[in-house]
Amino acid sequence: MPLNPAFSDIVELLVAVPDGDEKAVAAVRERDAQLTKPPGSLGRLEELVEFLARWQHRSKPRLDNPMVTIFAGNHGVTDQGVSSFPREVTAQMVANFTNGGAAISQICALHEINLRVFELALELPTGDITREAALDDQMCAATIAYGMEAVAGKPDLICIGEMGIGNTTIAAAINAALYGGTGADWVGRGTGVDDAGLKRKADAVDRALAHHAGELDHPLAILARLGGREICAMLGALVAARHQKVPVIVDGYVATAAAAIAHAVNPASINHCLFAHVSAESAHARALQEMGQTGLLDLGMRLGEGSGAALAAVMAKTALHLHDNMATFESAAVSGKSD
Ligand SMILES: O=C(O)c1ccc[n+]([C@@H]2O[C@H](COP(=O)([O-])O)[C@@H](O)[C@H]2O)c1
Ligand SMILES: Cc1cc2nc[nH]c2cc1C
Repeated sequence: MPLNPAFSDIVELLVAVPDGDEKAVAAVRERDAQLTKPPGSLGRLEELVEFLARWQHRSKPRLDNPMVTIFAGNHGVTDQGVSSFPREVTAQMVANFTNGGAAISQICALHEINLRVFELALELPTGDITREAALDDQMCAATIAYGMEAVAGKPDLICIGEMGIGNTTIAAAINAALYGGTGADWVGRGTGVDDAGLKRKADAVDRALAHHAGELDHPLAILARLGGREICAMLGALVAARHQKVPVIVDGYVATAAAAIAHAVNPASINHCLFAHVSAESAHARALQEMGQTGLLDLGMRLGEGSGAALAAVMAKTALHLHDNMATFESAAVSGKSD
């Protein structure tokens, strides 16, 4: 099927992505070489500073305004008994995020990271993907455009997270459509379903793939048929960030599915994304592998709500603080490498 023209703008934005700033990276490397440590000894912390420089296009990267965004949506597929929590928890947790009681609220408060929550028509769950499209193409495109607003506050780093009861089934369906395999290959326990729940999830994905067979021939068609509002909005935020010179940290299994849509349109479109962690959701490692990515952290977390991404941002803040504030061999009168 030809791609709906509603998607022309987003395809263009994903294809015409700006390159990173290698001059800025070279400047960071030059300073790093002068710091009082053996070369390379800060491992991926050194890469984090280069990542910020490359995608902020700044030889002196900043983290004055890091931001965690949580996109929240509800899913018709919860009618299939795919989650261990009821759908109303999505709205209840949104209130908890803003009232300061959620894990992400406390991570952000402790580490001085801004938190913004985007509620996406929670009273209007998407269509149940086992029997209808999640969203029509227009609504999918409009929600992608809405997600682009997330970078309007000019963050210098954006962490992309989500909340949505049922959405690990949605992420599994997207992965199965993009990469092949059956539901069983891509589902995990999400919020903690038992074996029967896991089987219902795998069946729901298989039925969704069968129902929409023949209509899954473009990543954005997959997003509309099998996705969700928060996945669309995360895709919009991710691509807008690239064009606004904002590096992105992607949270867990569900947020990775939004990046997978971008990657399937143009692999280079996610070069400005760092994958925060390997979630305990069982198929996350494979989803990362499909894109040639690895997670920065591996803490056995499976919370979502941007929590893994926020902790990766804490690592980035630490890395930049060291880069900016460590002494040089010269200033501290420490002898340099002798061989
Ligand atoms: O992103 C992850 O790695 C992840 C893994 C397991 C659960 N979650 C969160 O749990 C919710 C979805 O789980 P479920 O069981 O309702 O599909 C949703 O709010 C996600 O943020 C998130
Ligand atoms: C309580 C709860 C908190 C969450 N945060 C992200 N997803 C979640 C799912 C549940 C059920």
